[in-house]
Amino acid sequence: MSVQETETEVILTHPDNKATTVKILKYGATVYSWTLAGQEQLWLSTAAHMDGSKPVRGGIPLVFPVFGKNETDELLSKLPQHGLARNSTWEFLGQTKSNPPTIQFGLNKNIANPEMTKLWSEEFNLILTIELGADFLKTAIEIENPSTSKDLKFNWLFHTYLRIPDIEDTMISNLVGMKVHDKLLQEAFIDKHPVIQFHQETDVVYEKVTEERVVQVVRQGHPLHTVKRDNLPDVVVWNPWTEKSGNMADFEPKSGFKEMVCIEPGYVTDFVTLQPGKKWNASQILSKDKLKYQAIQ
Ligand SMILES: O=P(O)(O)OC[C@H]1O[C@H](O)[C@H](O)[C@@H](O)[C@@H]1O
Repeated sequence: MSVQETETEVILTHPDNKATTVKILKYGATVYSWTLAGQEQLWLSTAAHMDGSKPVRGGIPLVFPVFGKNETDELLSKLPQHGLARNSTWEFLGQTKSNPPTIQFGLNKNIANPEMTKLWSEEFNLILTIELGADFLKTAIEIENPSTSKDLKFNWLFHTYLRIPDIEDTMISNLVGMKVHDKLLQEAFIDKHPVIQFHQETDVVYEKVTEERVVQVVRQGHPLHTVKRDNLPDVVVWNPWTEKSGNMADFEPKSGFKEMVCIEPGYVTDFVTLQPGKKWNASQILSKDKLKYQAIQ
């Protein structure tokens, strides 16, 4: 049975390998586990709220319609950090393909978290498609503006928590030469470092990274994860390190920052402005590719 649904979640199992699975909580349509041949690829806090009481700390939370906390936009500034997609219960729409197993979830204003839609009352239709390949996981989003008169203005981001053995000997490649906004230093510059390494809290947004750049998480010369993007020009790299993870009640174990890194493909430097009746599509593909060190174009 490649698709199992319960009241709160959906589980996909790959037909060629029962140990290749993906588990999605209907709350936030949050992928919280992806195993490849029995190996978990995502990080999930042991204190993550799995009961819909708050966004899941780990897996792939969905960020819409705003990344971060907006202070300037009249409508978006009313929403909490990262918006309403990750704290609304999505509708399971069913299976669209049996191999690779592919399913869809939907969210719109009528079923979204009412605490949120009373703050931000724009019309929207979201369809999330999750495809479990034999050696990849694809998450794709389609955003429709059903309004007949108003533009829809939004950010989108996949807030992906990747599992790693040890942050201190992990590096991120193929972002060299890109403009980066360091949210902690509050400054922007061209990153000339050949790779990103981690020695402290890291919270950076690589802007307009060409899609040819495959972001790789590399340890001791071996690529642990490869992230490919379609229509998601920005890449956030985040690790909370000791103090920040110490201050997050739902981040456990406190040493967990050593075993995770967030690589977050998104459209966050600017807003998408979607005209009435139009649709916008984007996706990420997580896979285990061979090492691919890309020169600066
Ligand atoms: O705690 P959350 O609302 O899930 O946000 C967790 C993190 O998300 C992104 O990575 C942001 O760049 C960080 O600034 C933020 O701390």
